[in-house]
Amino acid sequence: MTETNPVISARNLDLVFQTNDGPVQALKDVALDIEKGDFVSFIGPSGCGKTTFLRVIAALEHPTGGTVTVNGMTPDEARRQRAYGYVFQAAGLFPWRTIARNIKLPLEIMGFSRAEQDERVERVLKLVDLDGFGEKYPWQLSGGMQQRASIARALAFDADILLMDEPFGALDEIVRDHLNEQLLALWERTGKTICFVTHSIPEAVYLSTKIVVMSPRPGRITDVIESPLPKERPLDIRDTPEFLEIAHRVREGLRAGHAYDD
Ligand SMILES: Nc1ncnc2c1ncn2[C@@H]1O[C@H](COP(=O)(O)OP(=O)(O)OP(=O)(O)O)[C@@H](O)[C@H]1O
Repeated sequence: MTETNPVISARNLDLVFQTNDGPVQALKDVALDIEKGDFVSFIGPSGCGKTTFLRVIAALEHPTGGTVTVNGMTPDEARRQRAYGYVFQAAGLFPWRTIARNIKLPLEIMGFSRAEQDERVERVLKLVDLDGFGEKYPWQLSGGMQQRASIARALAFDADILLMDEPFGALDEIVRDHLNEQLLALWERTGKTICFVTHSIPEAVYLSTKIVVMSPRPGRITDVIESPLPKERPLDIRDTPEFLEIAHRVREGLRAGHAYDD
């Protein structure tokens, strides 16, 4: 543990869903510290609680045991203060609104002035390399561009924390590689703390400063890997022995989690 105050801190976190088929332990005894500026990936098989953990941070679910703090506050307080932006797997843009007006929607609801809205839209479109596309409609953009627009929308509040739930899962590999590079560049430029859910080992290793390996039934953390890779990461870093070594450890962690089930 470091001496700084973690941006997100979970202790003894439990979450049990009561379902018609009985209780489901989505998270069990989860403990994790995420420091300012960390890029943390959550990886694990379906049902290991990755989305649930993100939703707990965002105060969209409430734990049945243990504690979580976000910027030193409860998740509910952090949510009221707009401490994070949330990016979902599907871009979720309204087809009848332009990209700019999609990004503005939450700003309108929050009561930002017109001028402030315009200024923010311009700034976040630049951040995701979509300047000039504000007046297009979602259907006029490729899947990758739509996903970047949804990232821009999540950045519009200028929150320090970005929660991303498999944002590139539905995209082909080439587009995904490109978005991974762009996301790293954005992370470096903005210094945000990013929590990123993925099923892809190379994506997790390429992006992260910290990789959290999870396993299901009950959903729990089985390994936390601090990446020794430098911040500067060209795509071909994926062929280096250092990269492959971390990927191997993640794979072993995932395998061990599976063995527990058998
Ligand atoms: N609202 C809910 N009610 C009941 N059970 C739920 C609910 N949300 C999640 N679960 C259960 O909790 C467990 C963890 O789900 P979660 O969606 O967090 O997993 P995940 O790791 O994100 O999976 P995936 O990779 O498929 O998205 C699963 O068994 C799931 O069925």
